[in-house]
Amino acid sequence: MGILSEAYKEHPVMDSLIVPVDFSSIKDVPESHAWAQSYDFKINSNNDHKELRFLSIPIIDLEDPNVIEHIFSACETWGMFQVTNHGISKHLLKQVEFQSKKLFRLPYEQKIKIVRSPEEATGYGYPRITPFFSKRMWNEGFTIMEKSLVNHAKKVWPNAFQGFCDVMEEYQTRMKHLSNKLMGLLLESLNIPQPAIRESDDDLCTALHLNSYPACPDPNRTMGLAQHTDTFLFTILHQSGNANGLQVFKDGPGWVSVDPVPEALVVNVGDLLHILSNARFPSAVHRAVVNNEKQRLSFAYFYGPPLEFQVSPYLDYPGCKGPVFRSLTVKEYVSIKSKLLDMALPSIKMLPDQNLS
Ligand SMILES: O=C(O)CCC(=O)C(=O)O
Ligand SMILES: [Fe+2]
Repeated sequence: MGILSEAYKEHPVMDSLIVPVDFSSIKDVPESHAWAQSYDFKINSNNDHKELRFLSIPIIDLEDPNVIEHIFSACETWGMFQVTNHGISKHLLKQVEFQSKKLFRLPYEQKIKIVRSPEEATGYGYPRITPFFSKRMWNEGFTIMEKSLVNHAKKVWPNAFQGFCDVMEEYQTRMKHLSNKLMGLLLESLNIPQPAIRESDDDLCTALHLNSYPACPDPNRTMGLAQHTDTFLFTILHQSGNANGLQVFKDGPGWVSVDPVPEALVVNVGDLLHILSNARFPSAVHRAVVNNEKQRLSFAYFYGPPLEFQVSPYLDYPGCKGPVFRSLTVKEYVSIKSKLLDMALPSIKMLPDQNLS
């Protein structure tokens, strides 16, 4: 069985696109981080449609008797929703926040020791999508996959790595458990008989990515995380510290803010679920903007089937007009996405002229 980090080895990234600047020493936004003024930073609260001002993604109680219908409707309309009653304790969320702050607060020289190497997917650095944009993002992150955690933690805390590792391990275990449950609900909502998406929990492609968006002297000229869709089936995101930043794009209103709701986690549809649902669920286009007051942290848990799993559009539903995408393995899709980013989905479309929106 292949492991996810192997799939990224084929796409090495230049050092300069990985190693972040020392954000703690920057007083003004440098040219390298100044996005064009024409770049669209607006969200719907700025536009004329007053009725759209309070538009927000659905909040779904996982214990609601109609949870399946709610999930279907939210995924079909937004590709994104927030969940409550998800079973992840407030205490654990606080610990993840505490440990992440500890990591990003380390002196620059320490963080540089655990920088992602060009052909690796784990470690410290700029977002993985950096090579696709001419400007750098106002973001430093840390990706954890498989066994990378302990090696990295030992480099920065040789005698005190355990606390960080224990919390991140526990979080990943809980996230996997919640993801398995959500996967069942998502498949049920699409009437897909539970396919053998996994043989064991170890085969699944999962990753935990910690994002830190330092307070920025000029947030209107910088981008925290540029627009993208997530690659795998879905992502569970925790936004910490009550700082807004996440936005989702919806045809019509445009960028809609996804404000943190206490106790709720954000779930967004990724590319593989978009393919599996035969484009009935949009892969949510989202981004993160920054603010000038305080650091914002977010924790994204990506969940996907094993690398060799064949992802095929599910066609057994009323009104189906045939497959929108060709079938492919997770490994092949990860490779295409690493090369093409937002052109990855169009490149595997069966009917190039079909309008999916
Ligand atoms: O920070 C956020 O709110 C978004 C993070 C995200 O989209 C990602 O890590 O893929
Ligand atoms: Fe994302």
